[in-house]
Amino acid sequence: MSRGPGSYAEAVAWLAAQCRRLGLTTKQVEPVKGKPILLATWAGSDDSLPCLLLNSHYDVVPAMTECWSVDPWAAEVVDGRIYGRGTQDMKSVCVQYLFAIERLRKRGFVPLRTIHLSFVPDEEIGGVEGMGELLKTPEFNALGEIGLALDEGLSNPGDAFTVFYGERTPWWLLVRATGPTGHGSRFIKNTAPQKLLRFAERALAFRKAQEDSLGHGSNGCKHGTAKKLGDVTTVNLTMLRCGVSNDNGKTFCLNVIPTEAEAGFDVRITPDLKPKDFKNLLDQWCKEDEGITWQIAPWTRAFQEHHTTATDESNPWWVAFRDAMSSMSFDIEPEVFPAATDSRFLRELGIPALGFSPMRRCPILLHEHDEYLPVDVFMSGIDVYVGLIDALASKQKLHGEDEAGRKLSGLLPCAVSQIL
Ligand code: MET
Ligand SMILES: [Zn+2]
Ligand SMILES: [Zn+2]
Repeated sequence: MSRGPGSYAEAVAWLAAQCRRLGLTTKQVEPVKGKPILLATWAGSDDSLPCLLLNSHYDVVPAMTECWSVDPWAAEVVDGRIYGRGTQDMKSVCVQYLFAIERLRKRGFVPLRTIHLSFVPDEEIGGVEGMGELLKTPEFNALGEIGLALDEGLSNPGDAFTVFYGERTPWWLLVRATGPTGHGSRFIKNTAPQKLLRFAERALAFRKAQEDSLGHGSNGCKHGTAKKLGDVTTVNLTMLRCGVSNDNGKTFCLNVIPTEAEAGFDVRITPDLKPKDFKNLLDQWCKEDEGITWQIAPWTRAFQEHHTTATDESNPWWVAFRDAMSSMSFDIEPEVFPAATDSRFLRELGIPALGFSPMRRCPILLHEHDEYLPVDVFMSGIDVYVGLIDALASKQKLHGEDEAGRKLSGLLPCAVSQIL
């Protein structure tokens, strides 16, 4: 069984206590009632320089307890692995930031640049009332100019670390068809379910073509030649609803043609495809029949542009990150995040953001049953953050940052790749 909506206040209270124990100043903001956000700050010695933001989301997806071999909520260690919902996504990162800061403080490290931490809710349900709202608050503004934000990434099963500089933009769609009713024994033409299935066939043919291009060479690919999941667009049929019920969905009048049919799709648009072009495709698929329309699911927000963080010499923060990792002898593989993270809200504001969770030599298990993180991966991740935070927070004024620590992002590091 899944758990309920969870305990926002308890999670934030626990995190706030940990931050205060480390000597960080904390502030809670609640732009949406009942959905608190925790901000914690370690002031740098030069407050004129843009700061570092370490973001993590404190919510998790549900767990189907009956499908797990351990209690998903107990953080049990079995055979050197920490099992639990969120161990990879991204409770590990929440606490690794804190352990890394604790070590740096014990060591007497004083950051040159201010380090802020943000712990946000609701990432898993779209982030609109979490990071989306945080960015509109005066408290976020008061954090000052942000030079670089770090947010979640994915494990790399190999020896390198994956770093995400952009992501596919998620569109959650509802498609609705209407048509005539009639007796289920006849050949009624253009029924709502038929139209919906025709739409679904067109969408799934597009999906097949995208899937077939996976692993093949691509000129559009920013890094390497083989297309990865982040370089193609996925369309998945995730909801189907129609039928004339006798009793609120328990049984159906299977001899009556329903006049309405609805489908839901999870779409992830690669930065190689303009959202505008995908929108045109949807319009075209709808035009092939009468009485079929699509809309963005009203409880979600569909970004109309892709924003990516530059991964070349034009972005001194990229260079700083890359060099910090290389000085620790780590290889990094830049990629497009195949799903979505809160980074998209930050990049939209022009803030350079890198998706990075220090996990490697470990399968990608986010949202899966028996999600786990090996203890040694977790522990070495703290070392990685110690090195990274030390390097990034010690960066002297970078190319493009003027005396007043003015916005660097206007110069280049965040590129708008698609405009509707
Ligand atoms: C579309 S909101 C993002 C929720 C989740 N991180 C996902 O990618 O599915
Ligand atoms: Zn996540
Ligand atoms: Zn997730």
